[in-house]
Amino acid sequence: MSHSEANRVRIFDTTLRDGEQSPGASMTLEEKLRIAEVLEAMKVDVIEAGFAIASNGDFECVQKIAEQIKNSTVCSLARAALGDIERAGEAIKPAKSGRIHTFIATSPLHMQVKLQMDPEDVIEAIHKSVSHARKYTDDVEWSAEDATRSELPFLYRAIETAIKAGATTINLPDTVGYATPDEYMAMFRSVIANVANADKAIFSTHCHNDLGLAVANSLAGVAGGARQIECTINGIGERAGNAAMEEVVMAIKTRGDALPFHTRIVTPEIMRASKLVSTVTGFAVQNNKAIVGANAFAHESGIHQDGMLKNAETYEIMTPASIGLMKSSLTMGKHSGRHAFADKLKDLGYELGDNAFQECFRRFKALGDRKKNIYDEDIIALVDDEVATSANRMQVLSLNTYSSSLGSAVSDLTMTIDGEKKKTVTYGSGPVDAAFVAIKELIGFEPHLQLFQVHAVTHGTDAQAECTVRLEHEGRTVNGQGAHEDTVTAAARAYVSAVNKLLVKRDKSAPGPK
Ligand SMILES: CC(=O)SCCNC(=O)CCNC(=O)[C@H](O)C(C)(C)COP(=O)(O)OP(=O)(O)OC[C@H]1O[C@@H](n2cnc3c(N)ncnc32)[C@H](O)[C@@H]1OP(=O)(O)O
Ligand SMILES: CC(C)C(=O)C(=O)O
Ligand SMILES: [Mg+2]
Repeated sequence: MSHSEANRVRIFDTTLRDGEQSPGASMTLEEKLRIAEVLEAMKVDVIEAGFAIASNGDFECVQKIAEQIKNSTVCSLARAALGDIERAGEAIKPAKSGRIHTFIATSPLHMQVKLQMDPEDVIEAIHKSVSHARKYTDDVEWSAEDATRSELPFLYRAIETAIKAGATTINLPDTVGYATPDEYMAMFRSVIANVANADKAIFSTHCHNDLGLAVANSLAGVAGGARQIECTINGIGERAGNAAMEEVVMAIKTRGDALPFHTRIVTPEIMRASKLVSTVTGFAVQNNKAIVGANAFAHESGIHQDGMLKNAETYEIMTPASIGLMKSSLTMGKHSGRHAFADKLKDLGYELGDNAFQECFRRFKALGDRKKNIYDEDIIALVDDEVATSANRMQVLSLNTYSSSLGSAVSDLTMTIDGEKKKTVTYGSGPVDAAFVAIKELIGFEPHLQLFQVHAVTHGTDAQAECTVRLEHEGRTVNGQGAHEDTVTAAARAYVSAVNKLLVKRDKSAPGPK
């Protein structure tokens, strides 16, 4: 990657202008200021703070941001209308470095139908608007709205007019997200080759995502000679949005071999900016969104998790730290394998023998088949339950219960008692009662139930249940715990766990075979 000035790509962030044009994304002055501060900390080259003529509120936002931001250029949008330009000029006045961004459409459709202007009148409007903007600042950007559906010879004339009138940045937007990367690259190449004094301006991309090509097109535009990318945090913007800043910046940073360019963006600020914009706008970032989505650095498959544990480069092309994330996550689920499960147990502080590990892994997989999200709490409950019961004389092997709101419940229980399998079918007033009746029948004595408690290990209806049972027998009181995704099985396991403790207590007070 070459770090020459010629290969530097300026990042023009329009989250506060085009981003705010997303239906429902309106932001208050305070919110815009907070975002502008993060953009400045990221070293964004230009912050488009709003469209000053749009409203008094927009004017005030541009003005306040212009007052407060010192290390990025602050810009306001303006139509090719003198009133718009005056308002923009006034709003950016306090800025250490201020830009006016004026635009007019150049495609036949927009000129005829929307502007209802002859092409010659559009050329005159370009001249007037850019010249007028230069009275307020030397930094004037001119955009050919709908450039990608414009006729090239007319586009050349329009750009030449803008440069002659003093525009220092020429933006060629793909306003409706219509271009393909090859076409967009070719447009920049043709323009730069055919426009007089093209070297006097920086060319800029501005891509919309109607066909999901905004980032690819922006990068193609740079390959075609553009050296400014207009983009937004999280890709928010009109309709399907704009090119996502985090994606273009990380593509350039990560693929310097294929894209020999650089930006000055402080990429570890990306996550903070993404979260702030999402919070302020109320637009959730989709889980699989590149760079900033919740799953962008998360791995659930056993084969990937194994690779990650051996060397993160097997499945990650950039480090989480490079975008401001603490670390990648290995999400535990039904696709996880033994390597990741062992690593998770180590993280949680468990050291299991081989048999216990294999049994816990079997139960973990079974849980994964039934439960969408497996949290650390699920694994802790499962392993604690396994560790607590594996050495016990009595264990629940299987339990089926049938209950109805109309009558009693039936329990079909199989247990091992001192290595011997025993089975019974019993009735009770409800499924838990039926299970407890069955246990008492198989163990051959009747402890007194003092307490029965259930709580969910995590949230959701598929959460594991964790049960506590307190039993009293012959003056001895014990608590037993059990966890399972089936609440009645968790209750039975808790009951049997308490029974085992009673047996241990009885053995201790009266040693000898029982
Ligand atoms: C591709 C883009 O993102 S462009 C930016 C889009 N953003 C916005 O529009 C958000 C802010 N906009 C607004 O607040 C309002 O639209 C305003 C204040 C700019 C204008 O409001 P109004 O005067 O009520 O006009 P309205 O929005 O209904 O229509 C737009 C007018 O601007 C004209 N116009 C559109 N683009 C331009 C341009 N670049 N230069 C000059 N005139 C233009 C239209 O032809 C139309 O003119 P008409 O009234 O003579 O028919
Ligand atoms: C105002 C211009 C730059 C724009 O947002 C577009 O064409 O999409
Ligand atoms: Mg736009």
